[in-house]
Amino acid sequence: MNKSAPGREPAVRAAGLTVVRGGARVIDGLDFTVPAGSVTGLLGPSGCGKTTLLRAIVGAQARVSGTVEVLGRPGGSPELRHRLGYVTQDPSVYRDLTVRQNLDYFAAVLGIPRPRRAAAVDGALTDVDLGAKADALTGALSGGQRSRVSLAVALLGTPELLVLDEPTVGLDPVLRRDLWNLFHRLADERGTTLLISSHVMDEADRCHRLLLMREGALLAQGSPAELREATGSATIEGAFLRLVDRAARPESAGREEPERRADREADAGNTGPEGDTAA
Ligand SMILES: Nc1ncnc2c1ncn2[C@@H]1O[C@H](COP(=O)(O)OP(=O)(O)OP(=O)(O)O)[C@@H](O)[C@H]1O
Repeated sequence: MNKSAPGREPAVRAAGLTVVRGGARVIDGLDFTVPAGSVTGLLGPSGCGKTTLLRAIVGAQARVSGTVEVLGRPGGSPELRHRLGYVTQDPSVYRDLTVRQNLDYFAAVLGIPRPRRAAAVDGALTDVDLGAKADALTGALSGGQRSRVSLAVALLGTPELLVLDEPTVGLDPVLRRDLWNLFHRLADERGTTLLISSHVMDEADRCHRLLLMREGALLAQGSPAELREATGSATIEGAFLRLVDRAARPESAGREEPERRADREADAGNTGPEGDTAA
């Protein structure tokens, strides 16, 4: 199990978080937490606002209102720079440097003292299983390998919170599995909190906790088991669809947490996580 022990403050706590982009509210009053030491998935279809939300959390997004607290500090505080790692969708590494040169460069930028740099670089290369490519030109790597170089850069600073924007997109199933294993090792062995976005619902069961998002709003938050149980669905995709249907029903327009509501119409006989039997 992971180290999301009771008593640790949430790694992220947001209240009324709202972002306006291009004149539209693309994130609309979100309240949520990301437990410390958890692997939390941010799931939702393309364009629902996942990247914008991650940018708001790491302090890279303009026109944010409401509150977002990250590792106990206001989001965007300069002192968070060394405590969190953010990996964008497009790999942000230099193609004309080798993998090791990239990591050496970013280790220097991060202020890792020279005597510790080589060990930090080797450690990050091992973490992402790119040791064999250390001396390859980054521009000559596949897209998935380049993404792992970006991830290695983020790991150099041993961040307490790692924010990853669709890190497994386009990867083959073996690499995807290996990366998810790495994410869990980081949570289990180092107590790192990981917030990982994906539009692939079948990655949901790899997470301790999920934030399900659609059109700038949160449909639900909870563990995969809680969300499946609360909606009487066998899969997270099924749970997502049921939550979308419920949100569209006028009687469910209140503020009640969706995962705490029994699905009274669709799921006769189902018992929810709180023991409330559906009618
Ligand atoms: N630079 C921008 N200016 C104005 N609107 C933007 C800008 N970038 C994104 N948006 C809008 O904000 C909304 C959320 O986009 P965002 O990139 O956060 O979604 P996403 O869920 O991360 O999508 P994807 O999974 O495709 O990456 C979309 O409606 C998008 O059109």
